[in-house]
Amino acid sequence: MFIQSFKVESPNVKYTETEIHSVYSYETTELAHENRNGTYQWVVKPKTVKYEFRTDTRVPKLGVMLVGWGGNNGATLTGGVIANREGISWATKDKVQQANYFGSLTQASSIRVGSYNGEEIYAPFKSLLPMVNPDEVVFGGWDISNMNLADAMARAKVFDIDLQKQLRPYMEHMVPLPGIYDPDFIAANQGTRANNVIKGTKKEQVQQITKDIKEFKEANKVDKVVVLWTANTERYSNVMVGLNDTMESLLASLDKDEPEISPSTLYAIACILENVPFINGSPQNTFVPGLIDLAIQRNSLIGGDDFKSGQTKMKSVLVDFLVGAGIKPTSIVSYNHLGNNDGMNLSAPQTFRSKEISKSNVVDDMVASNGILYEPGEHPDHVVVIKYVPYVGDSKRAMDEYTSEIFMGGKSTIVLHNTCEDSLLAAPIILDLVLLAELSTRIQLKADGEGKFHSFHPVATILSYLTKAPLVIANTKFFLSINCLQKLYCKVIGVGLVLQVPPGTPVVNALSKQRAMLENIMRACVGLAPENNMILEYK
Ligand SMILES: NC(=O)c1ccc[n+]([C@@H]2O[C@H](COP(=O)([O-])OP(=O)(O)OC[C@H]3O[C@@H](n4cnc5c(N)ncnc54)[C@H](O)[C@@H]3O)[C@@H](O)[C@H]2O)c1
Ligand SMILES: O=P([O-])([O-])O[C@@H]1[C@@H](O)[C@H](O)[C@@H](O)[C@H](O)[C@@H]1O
Repeated sequence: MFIQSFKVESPNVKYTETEIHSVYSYETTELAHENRNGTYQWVVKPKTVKYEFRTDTRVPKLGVMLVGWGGNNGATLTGGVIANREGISWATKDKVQQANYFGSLTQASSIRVGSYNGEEIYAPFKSLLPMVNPDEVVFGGWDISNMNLADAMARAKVFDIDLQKQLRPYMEHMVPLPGIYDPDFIAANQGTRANNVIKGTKKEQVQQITKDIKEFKEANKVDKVVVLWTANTERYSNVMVGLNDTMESLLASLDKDEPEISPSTLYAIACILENVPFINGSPQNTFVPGLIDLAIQRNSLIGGDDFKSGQTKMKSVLVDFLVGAGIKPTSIVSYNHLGNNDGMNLSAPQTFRSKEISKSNVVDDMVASNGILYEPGEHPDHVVVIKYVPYVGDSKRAMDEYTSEIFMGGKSTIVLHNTCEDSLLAAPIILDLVLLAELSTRIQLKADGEGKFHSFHPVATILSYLTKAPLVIANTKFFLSINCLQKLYCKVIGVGLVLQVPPGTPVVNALSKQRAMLENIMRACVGLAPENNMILEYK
């Protein structure tokens, strides 16, 4: 059975006019490697930590500013939200299609609430906590191309013509603000689009972005703004001591107009200084250590990297299934071709490299979880290929081959073919990222022994379900994300940078674990136990 909403009745949950307050027992385990009678043993100790959560239930009027607003994803998301808000339906060759939010975890997925008379009861994921209604989001943003959103929608060739015709009046007046353009960071083939750029030094560009955010907020009377990067994939920025390894060095480099500071990092600096959440939907290392340092110092939410939308999402499910079943993937070949502007930008080696890394690291946690199948340091062969084929446009073709070792020396090869409009996969994911980022800023928590309530850590690992390369932080003392270190490792930076990074937040890519983490944190906020699927009552 499916219900639309529910209220939790528990001595541990209190609803007031403006907040939900819950008291939650976090059940975890602590391990120790102890010398017992001369031999070392692993000792596992169940541990209970009492938490309190406070969720502000005053849902704001939200403004979303997209960097790369005029791109395929930006135009598709903007049009999709308008179509849902206006209840637009349109004729296709098969039927009359209604607008929907399929592909959005928050808007189109469900959670199990419990059982009733032997029947499983489910409710919308978004019923767990008060969230912004996407229909009411105000969009804006920047693009280095001055094309209005209606023409950008037509250029993207994603929506059916009848839908485009109905959307045009709503979108033709939407024109992106000039963006920060630096040809050194994206493919040269993007130069012809760049007719809408902010001039001046990097610091002046940051100041302009800050001014744009303030003016957008004022003009649209929004309570909050979230900024999300859906612009072209950049090459990696070099991470260098004295350039961008600390907050101080990054800001000093900004003052010196250092050329190695990327546009995406400049937008992020402006957002952090304005305490506006910034999310990176692309694979480049926008979040250099100095930027993470700045975000932590300012307690300003950052999250990323690279939307997990299709081929990689499938990979993080399939490899999780195989390894979890005791089957050993030994080679993974992921090929895809596409013909949109993203594909054209990725046809340059330096920008492709960014994407290759984010698409390749996604199996690391699953492989490392099984010491029966893999020796320490052993990995499947893993190849990522992306080709630009203009004719197919946004309709990405992904072909994967997974070869695994099975029982008694047997081999299994799984081949997948996946064709889909890349932007129709990414747009709902962008929506989830901005809605969940906004929600997480309304949650405060306090563990037993902590003096006062505080927000989640500014590096928003809660968003990891939606990203290929979840940004994590190793330790509040070391402002270097493990993710960034992985990328550094993958990229010979030619600088003798030895970083001692203590154990910290794990990088989890297995999709089921990422979704469970998000759902269970939200369940904790209303005092519900984690979904453990045990249903002991029926055993
Ligand atoms: N399924 C997906 O579509 C998917 C999945 C994962 C990641 N991504 C990433 O999302 C991003 C956008 O994808 P897309 O298909 O919309 O690409 P797109 O090329 O259609 O759109 C990118 C837009 O960004 C603009 N732009 C480039 N640099 C800019 C800057 N510095 N400031 C402002 N605007 C700038 C471009 O003019 C363009 O309009 C890409 O980086 C892509 O790798 C997409
Ligand atoms: O999310 P996913 O389908 O694994 O990966 C996709 C790539 O296959 C595609 O080539 C690229 O253009 C998209 O930006 C996206 O990154």
